[in-house]
Amino acid sequence: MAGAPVPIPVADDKILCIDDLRREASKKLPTGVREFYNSGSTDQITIFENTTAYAKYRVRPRVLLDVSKCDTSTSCLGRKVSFPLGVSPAGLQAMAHPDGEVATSRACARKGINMGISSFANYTVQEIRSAGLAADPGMRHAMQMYTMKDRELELRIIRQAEAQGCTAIFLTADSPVLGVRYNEWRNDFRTPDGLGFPILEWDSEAIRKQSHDDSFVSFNDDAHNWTRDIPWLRSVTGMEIWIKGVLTAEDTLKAIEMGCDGILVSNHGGRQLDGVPATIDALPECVEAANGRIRIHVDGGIRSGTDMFKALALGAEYCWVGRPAIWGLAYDGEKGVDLMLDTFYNEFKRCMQLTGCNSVKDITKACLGVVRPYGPLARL
Ligand SMILES: Cc1cc2nc3c(=O)[nH]c(=O)nc-3n(C[C@H](O)[C@H](O)[C@H](O)COP(=O)(O)O)c2cc1C
Ligand SMILES: CCCCC(=O)C(=O)O
Repeated sequence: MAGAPVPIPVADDKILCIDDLRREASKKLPTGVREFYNSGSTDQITIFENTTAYAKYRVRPRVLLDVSKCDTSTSCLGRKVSFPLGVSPAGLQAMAHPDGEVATSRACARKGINMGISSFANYTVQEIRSAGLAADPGMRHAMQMYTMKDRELELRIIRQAEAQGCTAIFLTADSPVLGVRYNEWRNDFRTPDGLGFPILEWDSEAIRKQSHDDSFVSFNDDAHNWTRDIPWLRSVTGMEIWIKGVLTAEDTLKAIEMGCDGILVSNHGGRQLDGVPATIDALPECVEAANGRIRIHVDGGIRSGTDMFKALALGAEYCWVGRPAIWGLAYDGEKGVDLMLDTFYNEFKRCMQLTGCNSVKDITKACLGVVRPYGPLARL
């Protein structure tokens, strides 16, 4: 029948939303692994706020508009993507499912979106890249890096990323030392024997020592700084340089001054410094300071297509998610990541249509409001 609505397929009767995926995936994981993935640092304030802060915003829909040709596509890292979502660089994915980052890469490629590769991946850059490229030759990967004490290793990682055709470096700037993660201490967390870290050239014993015993101090360079590290990166690579972990106007301006290509407004999923703001609350000051002079992406606590919509309305160009991909893997490997991405896609498209947006460019500040206690809806 002409004009009949196309039903959104329900791929799994247990998993209708990302919270279902979190719950079902979490049931499958042993305590230490589950808490390593799901927890934040110290008092869990930031991880809690990352998700809950979205709830204060209200969507301002326009009605009676033709949304039959709603187009969710946009661009990210220089290519067209099917919708504005990517998988953040999150390490140790093979602990959730043996196919780990390779499965995530394939699922992202099939969905027409990009992925970040963690330095703590359990597969090589080559394995992760080629799995994605086999499904979508245009797929882009960002290589996540730290400012490492071992500059030679840092350089080897950069050369691998370049050789495999990664587009960008996501320089994680929020981790001169590791956040205080009580769960790892309580559970005496250690990575399973035999699970290697080929990008860092480490085995599981080395990572246990680094993260558990000395909080990154002998690994990451706590003397890192803008004026030493950014020009050095520029001098050794032509890849784009993005700063991951920016939460303030001041650091947005610094990234612009240093000629970076973009910032990822991120608090590391609440795993580094607890008590910093939710990323959706830090985003507006970064957008305002940038005034269009630098690309801005966001991650942290995004759990629905409506959350994505809100982040875009507040000025982010693109959203990334960490834990949802891990839950997808733990739930059902590559199929679980597909399910996670389909859930976000369907929710995001539905939200665009229900607000009268036909393209990602239509998602602006005018699409949001805030409910203040005992007051009318306030325009932003
Ligand atoms: C298990 C796990 C491992 C992570 N590993 C890294 C990492 O190696 N490097 C990094 O910069 N961020 C890492 N992150 C942070 C993510 O890149 C991302 O910022 C965060 O997960 C986004 O928040 P969300 O999980 O609420 O979506 C990790 C996150 C998780 C949950
Ligand atoms: C030892 C830390 C591994 C990566 C990770 O958990 C993070 O960056 O949050």
